[in-house]
Amino acid sequence: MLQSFKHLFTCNLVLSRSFSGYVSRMRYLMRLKEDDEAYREALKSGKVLLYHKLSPLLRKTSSGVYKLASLKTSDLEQILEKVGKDKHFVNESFLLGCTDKGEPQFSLEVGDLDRSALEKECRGMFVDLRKAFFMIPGPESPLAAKGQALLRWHQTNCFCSATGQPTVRNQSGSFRVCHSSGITYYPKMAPVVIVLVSDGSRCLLARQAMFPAGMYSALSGFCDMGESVEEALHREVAEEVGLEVENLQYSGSQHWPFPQSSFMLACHATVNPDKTQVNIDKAELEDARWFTYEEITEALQNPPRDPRREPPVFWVPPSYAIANQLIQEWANQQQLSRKLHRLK
Ligand SMILES: NC(=O)c1ccc[n+]([C@@H]2O[C@H](COP(=O)([O-])OP(=O)(O)OC[C@H]3O[C@@H](n4cnc5c(N)ncnc54)[C@H](O)[C@@H]3O)[C@@H](O)[C@H]2O)c1
Ligand SMILES: [Mg+2]
Repeated sequence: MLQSFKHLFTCNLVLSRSFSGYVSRMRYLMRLKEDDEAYREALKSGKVLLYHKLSPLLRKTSSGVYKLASLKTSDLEQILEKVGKDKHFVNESFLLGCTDKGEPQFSLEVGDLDRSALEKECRGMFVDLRKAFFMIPGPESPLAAKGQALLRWHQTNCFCSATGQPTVRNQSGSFRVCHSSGITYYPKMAPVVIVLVSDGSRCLLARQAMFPAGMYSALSGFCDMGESVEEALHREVAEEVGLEVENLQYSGSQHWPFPQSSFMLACHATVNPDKTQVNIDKAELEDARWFTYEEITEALQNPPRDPRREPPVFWVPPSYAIANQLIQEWANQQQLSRKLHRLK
């Protein structure tokens, strides 16, 4: 039986060579999740992202730009030995994905090791992920987020919620099992709706007291059990600002690593321009305000470099956040309708 499965698998791999690069990469990752031997081989030739207490390791390039540091496994083994850790610790890494060239990528938490010794050996620094989003190139952000989210999920799912017994990871880290109850746990994301509400000429943004000073974002909220996206959107807007929305339009989705991995579902919506009076739920929000097109374009065109040092009066989330995408789309739509209006 095992033999025939192996045969099928080999046939699949041969077939996959004729697939597009994308399909081949996905099939390769699928295999690494399930085949421990293939995983160990891949780890030998792959690259590992390091996290110290969930902060990713960044390196400054010669051009002064910060990037995620990904270390060759062989280099990492040497570094581990230099800071007094067994090189086999690298086998604790989790599979993240692979590059366009098919190079496998992994993440490893090194929070038990000396931070400054590691930073010196790796020629980099561990940076809080929220801050790192302002420093690294946009395309690297999803990988940095996924690496942190996966590590956090494993750290917080070490025990079975039915038996209290320890759970055991599979080699790639794609799930954990409790051998006592037989329950398999897979990494989870909590669905969250996020909506940019417009009254036709202005958009509604809000801030929570915990946001950095001056930052306003689109309204958001966790979906309740049993709710559809539409129901969650209507409820969240009603709860947080006391408005009834209509014309929901899906925009996109995003994995967001905070607080414990959210799956953001982003939409646009409108309100009747005669019913725009907000009634803020002060337990949830510190403020909610209507912003004009001019205020929004100013905020989009001048994002703060380091908002924690010099917070501007009003700014919007960084380009990686899906809230920024919604705000950008709204501004583009406004610009277009203003042009059309002038042509009339
Ligand atoms: N990527 C983005 O652009 C973006 C923008 C805005 C918000 N977000 C994320 O969306 C998430 C939710 O937004 P919100 O804070 O407005 O939600 P919310 O309005 O539902 O309020 C949060 C409260 O909901 C409760 N809650 C219910 N289910 C929860 C769950 N599964 N996990 C945690 N708390 C739960 C808690 O009491 C919590 O304090 C935030 O964690 C935030 O990081 C992302
Ligand atoms: Mg909310």
